[in-house]
Amino acid sequence: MVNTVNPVIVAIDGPSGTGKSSTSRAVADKLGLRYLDTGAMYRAITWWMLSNGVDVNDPVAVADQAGKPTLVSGTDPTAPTITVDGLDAAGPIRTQEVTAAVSAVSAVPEVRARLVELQRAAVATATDGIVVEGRDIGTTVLPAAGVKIFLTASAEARAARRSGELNGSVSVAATQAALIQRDAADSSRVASPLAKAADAIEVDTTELTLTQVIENIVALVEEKRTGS
Ligand SMILES: Nc1ncnc2c1ncn2[C@@H]1O[C@H](COP(=O)(O)OP(=O)(O)OP(=O)(O)O)[C@@H](O)[C@H]1O
Ligand SMILES: Nc1ccn([C@@H]2O[C@H](COP(=O)(O)O)[C@@H](O)[C@H]2O)c(=O)n1
Repeated sequence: MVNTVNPVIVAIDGPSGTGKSSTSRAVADKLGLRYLDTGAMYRAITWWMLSNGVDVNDPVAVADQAGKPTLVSGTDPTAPTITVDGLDAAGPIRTQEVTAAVSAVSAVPEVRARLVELQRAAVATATDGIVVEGRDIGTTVLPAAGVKIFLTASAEARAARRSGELNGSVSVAATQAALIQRDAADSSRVASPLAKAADAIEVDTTELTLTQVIENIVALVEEKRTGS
């Protein structure tokens, strides 16, 4: 029997390009859950810092400004949204400039404290359950999540997937180097680094299609919901 009393909370973490966003959105949509992209929140605050002339490589300057922007995340998996001070940030947060700066900003403890508070508030309002994706969801943001998944894939597979998105405008080798560099920064920071929770289920997506990954995770969540 489906458990309708406790909303299921699904944490999906993993390195860049492993399929967290594609998988999380589809799983949430199939199961009637909300969806929160925490990476978009770190990107959004980075965009605000860059737009407001804050030196993103100065942790003191970033910490000083971390409380200023107003971030709002829409959690419909079919149409996720993010605004900063009322402006639609969905496009600007995907630029190379933001991607190159986001690891420095997300390493600042004051930024993390601010965004983790917003993330937990979003989860608290998701009365039907939610899929939350990021780097530290299972370890730090939602350590009591009912289902924890850690997605992985080889660097080669991830780079090929990302290059495909960019229509070959950036070489696979350059894409792979950038992914590895961002993962290294995210894994080595002191404040809640990218890490697999001890009780997370690792899913290596290298040889799986996106559909297979989605089906696997839907099955894991259904098992949890039905207690089977
Ligand atoms: N199993 C898979 N097989 C093939 N392609 C995949 C698979 N999973 C995801 N993709 C594709 O790989 C690309 C990256 O996926 P996605 O954006 O979901 O990864 P991500 O982990 O959220 O990345 P990031 O952390 O950088 O935001 C997308 O183009 C997506 O369609
Ligand atoms: N829980 C999280 C989520 C993301 N980050 C940082 O944001 C960057 C962008 O994430 P994407 O998923 O959109 O690629 C990521 O590289 C991290 O620096 C984080 O720290 N914690």
